[in-house]
Amino acid sequence: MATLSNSTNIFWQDCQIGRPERQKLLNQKGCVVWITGLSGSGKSTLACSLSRELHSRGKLSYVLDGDNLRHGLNKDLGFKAEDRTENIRRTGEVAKLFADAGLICVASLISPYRRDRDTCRAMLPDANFIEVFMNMPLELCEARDPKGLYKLARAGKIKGFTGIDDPYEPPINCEIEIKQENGNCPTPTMMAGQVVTYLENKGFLES
Ligand SMILES: Nc1ncnc2c1ncn2[C@@H]1O[C@H](COP(=O)(O)OS(=O)(=O)O)[C@@H](OP(=O)(O)O)[C@H]1O
Ligand SMILES: Nc1ncnc2c1ncn2[C@@H]1O[C@H](COP(=O)(O)OP(=O)(O)O)[C@@H](O)[C@H]1O
Repeated sequence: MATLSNSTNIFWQDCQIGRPERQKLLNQKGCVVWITGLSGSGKSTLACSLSRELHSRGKLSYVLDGDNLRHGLNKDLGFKAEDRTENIRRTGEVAKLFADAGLICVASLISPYRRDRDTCRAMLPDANFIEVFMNMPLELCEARDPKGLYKLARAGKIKGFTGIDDPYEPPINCEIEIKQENGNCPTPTMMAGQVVTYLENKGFLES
């Protein structure tokens, strides 16, 4: 899959209304909240809970969910390493546009490779990429198995399933880690609260 530019003789077109004007209108700062973790770790649950909480505070967000993007923009991609890389690259580019629009873009994808997540981070000013690691044990994700995919993977009916026979590389320096406390997973509201507190403290919820 080609990721280098093949275009020549192209020029950047600027517009009078830019990111600062849009952010002022929305009274918030655009950013990307990138949620990574195993299947079943709670990425979509957090994304939806966070979007709901931001909405209730009058803040505009948009969720880019891996599963959903694979129904459209990324429907031509599978799960081999180069397809996952292209999946993350495209999503990173879209997330960057949403952040430039002034929105709080919440991307929830397994995004198993550290290098691919770092590529997305490098697309934005560093502070505007907030990596959230759903640090849930494989045993918990597998016990949840809401779609029955772990069961199929264990039975050898899905090949290359993340965490079973395909790698997941946990972040080294993420901004936020969501994990169990005393063997209990925080509720969706608590998980969203942890992210909202971060966004508030860093000034993203004002222009
Ligand atoms: N082989 C394999 N490995 C992992 N996941 C698989 C696979 N096949 C299908 N699925 C389903 O696809 C969802 C993950 O899509 P993503 O776009 O987030 O994956 S990735 O970031 O490109 O790795 C994932 O959704 P979540 O459970 O929400 O993570 C699965 O439902
Ligand atoms: N904080 C939580 N507490 C209890 N159950 C959760 C929590 N987060 C997610 N779940 C449940 O775990 C399952 C997987 O969550 P989901 O958000 O779909 O994960 P992912 O998007 O990472 O695959 C779902 O059935 C969901 O209801």
